Amino acid sequence: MPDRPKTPTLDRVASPADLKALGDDDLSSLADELRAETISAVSETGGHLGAGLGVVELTVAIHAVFDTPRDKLIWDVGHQCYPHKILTGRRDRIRTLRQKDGLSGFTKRSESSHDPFGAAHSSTSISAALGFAVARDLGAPEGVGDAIAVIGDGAMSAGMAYEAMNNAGHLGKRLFVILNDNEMSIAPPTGAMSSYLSRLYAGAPFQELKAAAKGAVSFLPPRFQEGARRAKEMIKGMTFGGTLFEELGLSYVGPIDGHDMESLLPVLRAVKARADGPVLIHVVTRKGKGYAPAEDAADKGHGVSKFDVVTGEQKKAPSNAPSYTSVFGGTLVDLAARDERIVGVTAAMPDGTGLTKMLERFPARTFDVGIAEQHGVTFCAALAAAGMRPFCAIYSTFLQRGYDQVVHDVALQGLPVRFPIDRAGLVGADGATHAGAYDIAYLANLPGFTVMAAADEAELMHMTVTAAAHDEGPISFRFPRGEGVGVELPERGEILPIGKGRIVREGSGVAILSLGTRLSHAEAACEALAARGIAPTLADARFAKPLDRELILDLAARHDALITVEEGAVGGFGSHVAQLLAEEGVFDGGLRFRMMTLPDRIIDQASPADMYALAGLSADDIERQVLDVLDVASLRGRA
Ligand SMILES: Cc1ncc(C[n+]2csc(CCOP(=O)(O)OP(=O)(O)O)c2C)c(N)n1
Ligand SMILES: CC(=O)[C@@H](O)[C@H](O)COP(=O)(O)O
Ligand SMILES: [Mg+2]
Repeated sequence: MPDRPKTPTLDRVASPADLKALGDDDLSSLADELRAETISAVSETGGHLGAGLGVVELTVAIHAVFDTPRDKLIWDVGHQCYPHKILTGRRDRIRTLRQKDGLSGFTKRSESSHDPFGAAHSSTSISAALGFAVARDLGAPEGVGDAIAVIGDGAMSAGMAYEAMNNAGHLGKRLFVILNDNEMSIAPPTGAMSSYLSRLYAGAPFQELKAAAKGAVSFLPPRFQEGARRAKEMIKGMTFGGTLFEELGLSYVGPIDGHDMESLLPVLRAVKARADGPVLIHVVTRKGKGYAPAEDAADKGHGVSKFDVVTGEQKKAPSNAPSYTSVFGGTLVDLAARDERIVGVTAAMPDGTGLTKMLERFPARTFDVGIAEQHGVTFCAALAAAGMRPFCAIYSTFLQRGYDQVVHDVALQGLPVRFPIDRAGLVGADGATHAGAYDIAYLANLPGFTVMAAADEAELMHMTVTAAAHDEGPISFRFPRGEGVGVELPERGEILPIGKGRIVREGSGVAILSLGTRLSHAEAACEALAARGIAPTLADARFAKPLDRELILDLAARHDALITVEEGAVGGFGSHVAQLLAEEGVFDGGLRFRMMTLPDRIIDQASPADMYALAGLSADDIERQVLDVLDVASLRGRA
């Protein structure tokens, strides 16, 4: 077992209540130990390191001043919550983070009463905190104390945060919003709001003057008040505009050094003692703080694999094939080099979506809009309306945030926005909140949408090229997280005929119609079945919409049984095939039909292979399904 850090103070903390007995000096020591424990744990599990390291002091200070679980502490996104988990009774399981049957990498209601509201998608914290504050004032039966949202500068770019502040400023309820400003999102943040926060940050003395001018001195701890009063004298006669937050009706306190316990503790104590409305406390931190390999990394250690604590070297499994993301990114750059109408759009995830190459090569045609999926989709819709060829690159799970825009701005207007949908299917350690489970269902029901799913990385190249050429309406293509299957890649992708699938292997008796990357698992099932003398026909549908009617009806006519397989929720591809078969009266002729989809339940984090096994979509499950539908009772037990 690797050396564990010495943590005498932390060892005395079983729950936040134990912090109340510690003096301020002990709290500083506790923060140091908590940082060491976090680094040690994440070195064994991998995960979101940098964000948690940046809020270690803040976590200690909040738990020392407030009183969870009665006070409701809501971490935006939740990727910075590992120190919070360690302090709230989960230290004994912290080395199970993000693993099967282990702790979630995000806050989760079912895990602890200290996680009053689950998260993982960003920018929900202020809305949730306001909900708790209003419930408290309405006499909520659960007994609610204060509500505290901790939101990052990256998350502060999303519309939802402003919707919440708009409402909070209007209602005037006592509420604490802690803006954790580390001048980082996953990538360096973009946008005017980020520049605005930087100006507040750069103008720290100015803020002190302004706080004085606006009478906010009372929020400052006594040792700051004197300076602020002096400042007030100095600025008599000068006019200052309020911060944006003040204009929205929140008192503004800050900026404060978020690693200085001597600043954090008195400020939090003061606001807790005196606030009678919504207060925004602007805290300045460093992502990755206190661990040089994270601080020095371009992404500040946002997401790491297991690593060596001493060297910081991450342990990455050797790769056997290029990732889907890189194949998409490379193909897009090739296309953009030949077509000036191609534009790339990402919502704060240039690396994750493969747009970094495009950003480097064609910066004028690549846009990181920040965490703003709704805006990103509508922005692309207008680009398309003006004759450009936008690729709106958003993970399956985050595109959910922009769904009304997909329907209202894209689909109803029939605009040719291209949606490369990465992280389709089950993603592993990030768990249920990040599962790309729903996109087939939520896109294939939209009139005029073309919906594709790549079976391998060569198919992904073809689909990227097909999407670029498709000006007739919106088009999407999905592909999973991680490596491709290792097929040979063509020099260039080909334009696929819209709505046409392909037969992968001819057989008889039963046909498997696969959509997406379950194809290789279906092939493995066919190999196993061959040993039993069963030879299914295997087809790759390529399109969930429009369906290849000819192919499907032909498979149905030539086989006793048809099985669809997809890495998506109930109500997706299989349902569309069922509808076609029902409409064509195929079931009347006695076709045996089965749909293999994700089950209608939440699947928690594990390795993708384990998650698919739990979902009943492994190669073994496909083999079993074939035996079952053929009613090969004697063979079924052996599958
Ligand atoms: C709606 C949504 N879009 C994108 C993401 C992916 N994401 C997770 S954390 C993050 C950056 C958040 O930056 P910030 O709030 O400043 O937190 P920091 O990591 O800097 O502490 C992004 C883009 C997400 N979780 N939710
Ligand atoms: C917290 C969050 O939403 C992201 O950091 C996400 O975990 C990234 O996922 P990938 O690692 O699949 O890009
Ligand atoms: Mg940040």
